[in-house]
Amino acid sequence: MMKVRAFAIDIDGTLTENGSKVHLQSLSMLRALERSGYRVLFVTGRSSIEAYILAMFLGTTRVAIGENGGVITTSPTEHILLVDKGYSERAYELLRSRITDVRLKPVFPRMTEVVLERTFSIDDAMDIIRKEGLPVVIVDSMYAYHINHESINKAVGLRVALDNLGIRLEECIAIGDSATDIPLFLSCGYSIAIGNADDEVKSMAKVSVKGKNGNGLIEALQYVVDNMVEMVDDCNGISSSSNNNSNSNK
Ligand SMILES: O=C(O)COP(=O)(O)O
Ligand SMILES: [Mg+2]
Repeated sequence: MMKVRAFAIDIDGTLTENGSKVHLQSLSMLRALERSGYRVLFVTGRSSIEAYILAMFLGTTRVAIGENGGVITTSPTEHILLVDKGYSERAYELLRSRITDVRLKPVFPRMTEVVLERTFSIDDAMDIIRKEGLPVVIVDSMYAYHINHESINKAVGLRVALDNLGIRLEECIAIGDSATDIPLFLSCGYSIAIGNADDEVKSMAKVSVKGKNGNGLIEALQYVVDNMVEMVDDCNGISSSSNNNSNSNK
């Protein structure tokens, strides 16, 4: 029986209007979930320190997964780095020498990845990287391009974070808006795509909601509250009708 014990929440495009202000009403719902005994963890392409500070001020679980899963921060001085940054830096130097307008995005410092502006074709860049045999991928969060080691994604980082809490991925609900959240959708017990996600991202989640950004997060959390029993059955392959305006994708 799936027991919901944790929520993995994306930040940009889910909790924010992509790169700016957070949606206050959804913050209070997340705080209420944490107070009800659920673990609320932020899983983001931003630095793990930004996610940690958000959790600290919000009062949610102070285990923050940043850099698309490359770093897990558990205190101001404790950071678990899952990979070395070297390959991403080599890939950045290679791309800069081969493609015009490859630019660093001015973001908080990164320990395992390189973050770029969305100013070139990822396909062209990946052709160059593959020919060079570098073990990295370029992923698009709709907010920035990330050069991550190929072994890294948000689910890899979340698994390490949840292990520390004695929680399994199957006991976690993922909510997100972009391609970088797809590994979470495929690994967690349940998954909800926000309305501003593209169709491919929505198709990889169990359900998608109509609301966009913070309003979509509210709708997703309300869906969970309204359908927890059905969700649990659904996760165990028991068919169930869902009584809401979300679109079931599975
Ligand atoms: O930093 C980014 O690229 C966006 O981060 P997100 O994973 O929270 O949407
Ligand atoms: Mg996002």
